[in-house]
Amino acid sequence: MSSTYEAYAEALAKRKASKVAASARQPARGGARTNSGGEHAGENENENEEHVGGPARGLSFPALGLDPAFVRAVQTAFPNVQVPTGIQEQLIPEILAGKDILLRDATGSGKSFGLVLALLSKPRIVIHETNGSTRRAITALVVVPHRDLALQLHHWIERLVSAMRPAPAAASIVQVLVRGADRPLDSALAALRATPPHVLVCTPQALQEALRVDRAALQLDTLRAVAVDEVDYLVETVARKEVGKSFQRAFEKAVRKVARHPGPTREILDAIYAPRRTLVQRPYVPEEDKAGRWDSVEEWRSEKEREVGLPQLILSSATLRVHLKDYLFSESGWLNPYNVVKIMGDTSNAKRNGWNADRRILHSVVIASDTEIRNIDGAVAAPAEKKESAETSGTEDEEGAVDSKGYYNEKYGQTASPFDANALEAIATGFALDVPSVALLVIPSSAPVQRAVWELREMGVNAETLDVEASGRGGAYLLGSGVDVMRANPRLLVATLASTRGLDLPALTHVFVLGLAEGPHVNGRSVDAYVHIAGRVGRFGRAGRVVSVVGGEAEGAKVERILTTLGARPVRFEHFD
Ligand SMILES: Nc1ncnc2c1ncn2[C@@H]1O[C@H](COP(=O)(O)OP(=O)(O)OP(=O)(O)O)[C@@H](O)[C@H]1O
Repeated sequence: MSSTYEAYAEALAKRKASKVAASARQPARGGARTNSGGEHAGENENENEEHVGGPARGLSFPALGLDPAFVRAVQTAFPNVQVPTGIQEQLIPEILAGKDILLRDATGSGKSFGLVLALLSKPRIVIHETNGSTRRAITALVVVPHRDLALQLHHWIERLVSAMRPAPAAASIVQVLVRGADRPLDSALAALRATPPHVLVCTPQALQEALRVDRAALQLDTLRAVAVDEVDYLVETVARKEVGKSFQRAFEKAVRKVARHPGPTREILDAIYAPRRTLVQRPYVPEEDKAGRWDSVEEWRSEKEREVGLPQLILSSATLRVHLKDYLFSESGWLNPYNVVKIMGDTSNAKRNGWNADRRILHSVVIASDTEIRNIDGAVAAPAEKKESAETSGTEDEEGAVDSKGYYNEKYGQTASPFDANALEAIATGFALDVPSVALLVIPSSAPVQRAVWELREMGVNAETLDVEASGRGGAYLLGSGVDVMRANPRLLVATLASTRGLDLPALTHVFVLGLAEGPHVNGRSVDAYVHIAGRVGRFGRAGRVVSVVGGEAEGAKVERILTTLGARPVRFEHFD
């Protein structure tokens, strides 16, 4: 399949190259780029476009195609959101035009928020039954890696809905499908059937289970759009390297492993886009072209694509490695090569100027040993800044905290800790001295979160497992309104990287990282992991601090290498001078 598909994409790439050459001969028209239209406009130019983001052009949301009344609701619900960000200027019109999209831009640049606004602005799907009645169907499916991110998007949309006049029933606009004891699948599916929402937000595992139990409730056949956020986490691909035989064997083994365990997201996308694979392999039949409508085989195929009418696909992340882009673009068979656009935020600039240049994030590396807790050698002084003072860290139990103390004492009290006690002490100290309201502690993927919470609480830290919904008022505290409550009693949320990707917690000021979050090797994967971890702070001009706590010089040097790759330098965490 893949070779046919590659040939298919290659033909388009050639055509695009000749168009680019032709347009290079045209006089410049100014502006960043012009849109080539999309399926609705009927003026699809059959080209694979790529555009690289620049600064925002100062357009308004209505100028991007959003309804003015909807924009008023957005601005009422989110007073900080008045004009689109640079990436939203590019993303929103392409989503509204029905394009397939491969999107990458920095963490906190507004990708997910822009996605939500555009999907809500797509026309609602209404099915006309043979008996003359009509019913609504799900318009867009948004797949995210973890439950908390699903709840965050749900919360955003509910806020928006409540600002609409008249306000529709929230369940008709958004529902979530996630796993959890408190969210039985049966009732979620019953709700979907009773009131199909405009947008369904789900995790891949929950969606896969739902498809097994009640495929009809998901209405995949009439979907208009599928979006996969954090796609590099959800779709695993293997990095290729031009090296010797031993690497080749490891590479092939890794490829076989992915083939054996493709993961739920691949399986879901394979199922939804299966008709495209059939289409790609279908030979051109000249007799079909009696009316001489098509100038080329490509135009014929492009029309067949429109006839099949698969939902547009939007794939996004702050980090998209080349091997993943290659896979998605040339091999997966999910994207429509006649109607796809790549939107790549301008990370090269950020890198050239220092990753940190336009973001107010301070990165520190702290070495915690038996004898001392200190900054890594060579850390520079932090720029002077007015700081909010940290208030005392309370220790009383709260909603969402570990309440069954006896149970955990019994469970953990008798066994050796898997954590480095010096590192936990450094984190507890840093938290007490520097955190005004909320901090996140990211521990390695294989480490037990609940145990870390218990140990920190034994040290007097107000620690809890990151769980947006349990954090207070069904998630409202962490997702927006709880700053004052949390300021009175700062909390340390503990999680692994997998459950923090994409999260936007406005009150978060600090991220502590225990060791190297993604294993002991410094490679593209660990750099990407750091980008996502650090990206939980410093969003939209807010200040933030990332403190990596390691056990020794060697590990500290690895974190420093990651920072160097990102164009950042460690600054001193002043409490450990
Ligand atoms: N146009 C805007 N103006 C002001 N703030 C915005 C705008 N768009 C989004 N935001 C805010 O920016 C924050 C980050 O947005 P979002 O989560 O969409 O970023 P992201 O690019 O998806 O990040 P990540 O890569 O970490 O998932 C949110 O708090 C959101 O409310």
